[in-house]
Amino acid sequence: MSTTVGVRDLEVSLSGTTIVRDIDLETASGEMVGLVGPNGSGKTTALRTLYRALRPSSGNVEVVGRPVATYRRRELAQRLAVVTQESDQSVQLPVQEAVALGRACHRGWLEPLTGTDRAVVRQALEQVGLGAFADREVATLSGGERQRVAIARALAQRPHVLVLDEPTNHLDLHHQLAILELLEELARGGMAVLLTLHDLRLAVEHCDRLVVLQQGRVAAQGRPDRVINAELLREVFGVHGQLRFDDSGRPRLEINRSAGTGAPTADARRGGLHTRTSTA
Ligand SMILES: Nc1ncnc2c1ncn2[C@@H]1O[C@H](COP(=O)(O)OP(=O)(O)OP(=O)(O)O)[C@@H](O)[C@H]1O
Repeated sequence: MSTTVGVRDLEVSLSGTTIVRDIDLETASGEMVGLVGPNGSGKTTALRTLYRALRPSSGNVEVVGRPVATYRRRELAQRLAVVTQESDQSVQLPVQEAVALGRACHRGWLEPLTGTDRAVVRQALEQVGLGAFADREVATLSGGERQRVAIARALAQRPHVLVLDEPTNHLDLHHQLAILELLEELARGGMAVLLTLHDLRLAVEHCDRLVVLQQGRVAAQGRPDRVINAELLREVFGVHGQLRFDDSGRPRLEINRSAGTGAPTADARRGGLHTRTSTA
């Protein structure tokens, strides 16, 4: 596995406030890494530096071996594809043309689509279960269907790294699982997948590694079974719960109840939870 995203000592300040600091994280080809944490912990802010939607105040962000700032836009799009919560929400195009926009980084200016481009688009549509929607206008689709169009467009870029901000938002249970299973399959195929997820249960069950953010810092990172425990659930997420394992050995998160109105303890708010890292 080779490192495809490397973030070191990342700090981002917005409107004079430091939002994230001391963030170190890596994603290698062939793994799916989940960025998790309570509301406002800085997940989206950290993620946005990877695709240059935000400029770090300090620190380094590398994508496929080069500082992200040194890429031309098109070069970066050949390596890293992004699905944000705003992607493709109201495009006035048929689905297949919207997905074909993902091929732009592989073609010359105004060059027509090649047979390969069309095959890649068809495959991306099939992968997200939208094969039958190719001719529908994106604007006529449901929120969940549009989300899948955005993912298909990112897949059409054939990137090394796929970055997704809350890809399961708007999706029903079936499609949440279908998308996460697809992302796992893409990771098994060699892609690096880095995503934010609110649903810690899904993150635990589907990600190879988790990076847990708390108050803009990394509280813990490593394999879900090494990182998630009763103390972290209580102090970072404000809930009582524990990790169990099913018959196949897959981790399952059991949440019993909220840890009270104060949620994270005063200690945790002051950054009292020590950074724990597991690379196993
Ligand atoms: N432009 C800005 N100026 C000041 N503060 C900001 C700005 N943008 C975001 N923030 C703050 O930064 C913090 C982190 O926001 P961010 O969206 O990164 O968190 P998140 O972990 O993705 O949250 P959520 O789970 O709610 O989506 C929040 O407290 C937010 O209010």
